[in-house]
Amino acid sequence: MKKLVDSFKFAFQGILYSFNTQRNIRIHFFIAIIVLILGIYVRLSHIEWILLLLTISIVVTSEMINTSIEKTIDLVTEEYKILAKIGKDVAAGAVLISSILSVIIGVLIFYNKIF
Ligand SMILES: Nc1ncnc2c1ncn2[C@@H]1O[C@H](COP(=O)(O)OP(=O)(O)OP(=O)(O)O)[C@@H](O)[C@H]1O
Repeated sequence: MKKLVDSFKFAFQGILYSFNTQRNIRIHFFIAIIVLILGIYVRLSHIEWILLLLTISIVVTSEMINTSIEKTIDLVTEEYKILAKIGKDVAAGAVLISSILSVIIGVLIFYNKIF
């Protein structure tokens, strides 16, 4: 039981660290809250809520994995290494793809509700 509580505690420490140190994650959380409030306001359907929550979780998760990869690479080397660059750039690319697609999904969900 203590092991389970500890693993939750460490996971929350990871969430707090990401939130406190990564500006992009704070921006994503802020946008997610706005979108969730808007979702209540326009009365999204069951399936629209599922898609919206999935989209938010993919964006936040990709940001946090990106942070984790950046920190791990910084731990391994502080020198300029092409593999370090590839590792960080690919992780950043994943964040960019999920962010762009989340905007498209947001527009698809909300456009008809608002206009
Ligand atoms: N050790 C390294 N070797 C080669 N290129 C690196 C290295 N560290 C960083 N880079 C390059 O610099 C870019 C920015 O890296 P950095 O670690 O500053 O992350 P960041 O995108 O600024 O994120 P954050 O501001 O959240 O730390 C990387 O995407 C990569 O192209």
